[in-house]
Amino acid sequence: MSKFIVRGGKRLAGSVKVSGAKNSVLPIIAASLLGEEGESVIIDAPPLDDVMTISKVLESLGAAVTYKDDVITVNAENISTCEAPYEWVRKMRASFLVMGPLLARCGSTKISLPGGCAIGTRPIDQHLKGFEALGAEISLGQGFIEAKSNGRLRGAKIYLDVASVGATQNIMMAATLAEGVTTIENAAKEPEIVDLANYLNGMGAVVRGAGTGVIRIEGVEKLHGVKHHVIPDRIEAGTFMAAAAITGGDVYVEGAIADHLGSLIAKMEEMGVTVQPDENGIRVIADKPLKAVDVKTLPYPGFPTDMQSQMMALLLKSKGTSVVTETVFENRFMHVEEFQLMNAEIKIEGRSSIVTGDAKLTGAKVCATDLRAGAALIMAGLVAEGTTEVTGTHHIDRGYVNLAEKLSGLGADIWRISTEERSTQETAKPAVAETEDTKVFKVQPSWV
Ligand SMILES: CC(=O)N[C@H]1[C@@H](OP(=O)(O)OP(=O)(O)OC[C@H]2O[C@@H](n3ccc(=O)[nH]c3=O)[C@H](O)[C@@H]2O)O[C@H](CO)[C@@H](O)[C@@H]1O
Ligand SMILES: C=C(OP(=O)(O)O)C(=O)O
Repeated sequence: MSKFIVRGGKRLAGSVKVSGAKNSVLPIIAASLLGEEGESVIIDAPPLDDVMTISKVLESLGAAVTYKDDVITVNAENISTCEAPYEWVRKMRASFLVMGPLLARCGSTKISLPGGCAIGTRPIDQHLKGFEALGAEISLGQGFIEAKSNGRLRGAKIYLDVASVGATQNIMMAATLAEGVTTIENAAKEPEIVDLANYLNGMGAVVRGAGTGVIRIEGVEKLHGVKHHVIPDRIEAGTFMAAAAITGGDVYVEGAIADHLGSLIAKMEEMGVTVQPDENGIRVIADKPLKAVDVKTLPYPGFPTDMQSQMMALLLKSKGTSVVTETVFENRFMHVEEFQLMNAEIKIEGRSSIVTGDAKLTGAKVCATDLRAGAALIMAGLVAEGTTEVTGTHHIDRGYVNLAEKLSGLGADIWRISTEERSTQETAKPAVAETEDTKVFKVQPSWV
């Protein structure tokens, strides 16, 4: 058990570097299973717990995976089984992304159901509908899904009822080895879809139209390993941009790609923040009082649901009342209760939250209910009076590399402690005296 301790009141300034995108690297590692020849080298792979989990899934299937200095190598020439074990799949929803590659490569696969999570039920009907259209027979039972195809998958036209990121990726991967052409209509358009398509094309696939609503995949006989650079994490970048703004700071977010952050930049500018993108990153200057704005989450290029809680933190410190509407997930307001513990005034009305600005936030003991909620609570802690303690750090470790270190590099008063471990590896200078039962916790995940 560990927690972040944040003491409010410090203005963020300086430069911070964004890591590789979690939501790109996970499908890319899964797609490596399609490589029947050679090794894939995946550069800028962030050392996150989720990356470890998907790597373990691949290892359990017989692939050889190594990780060193943000580079992952995967050799999937010899897969020993096409059944993904429960113990790793249950840990993370994105593990389900191995289903498409395994079905394409082996002709059959069995994988445990990924289940729902704190932010919503997260069904997989669109993934399964796509596999069925490609000729697979699907059966469900005892917490497992089996998919079998009679010979090679066959290209098909698939219309997605929702522009699901995961379903688009899973179907795209399965279709790379299918016979004939597959088109995915109402496909998701996220930058991570484009990154996956680029990776697949590097492996020898023929994927066109990624980033638009219609993706066309021409099936090929075989794929091979390739070297690939993962795109920078737009949500991590957005989190630092919002953190800079909430503290009235001046921060350069190195590696942030403005094209991937259009909706956030537009909203921050509407709030009165100066956002200056250049070819290497984005500078954020917040030297005026923030104005309230309304925000509605939507599939890309709309405002990302993965930035909703961080945006809510920012709106708490703006002048006026804002309405935040969540349309992507049905239960992604769990952080509201935690903000309320910090003296925030927020009312939930259906899928919207009414946020009263100019909040006099006070430090409290709060819990990260999901990954982004954790980041948002830390942001609130940066401007709260007194000390905030954020537990539920395992959620934050899924998606942020060295968050406390990066924020303290910008001047934040934040550190991490463990009440159980006795690690002495310091990552941030403790701003309070260590006691017998609080020791500075190592930030690097244990598997690196
Ligand atoms: C690892 C990864 O990349 N995770 C991201 C991915 O998750 P993920 O790929 O799981 O999200 P989806 O785009 O699939 O989900 C969007 C919506 O579609 C619904 N849905 C999805 C699939 C399906 O078969 N049926 C269905 O109804 C979901 O319940 C949700 O309401 O996109 C989300 C939406 O941008 C982000 O919040 C996650 O960070
Ligand atoms: C919801 C998220 O991720 P996942 O889909 O992996 O749960 C996220 O990154 O905010």
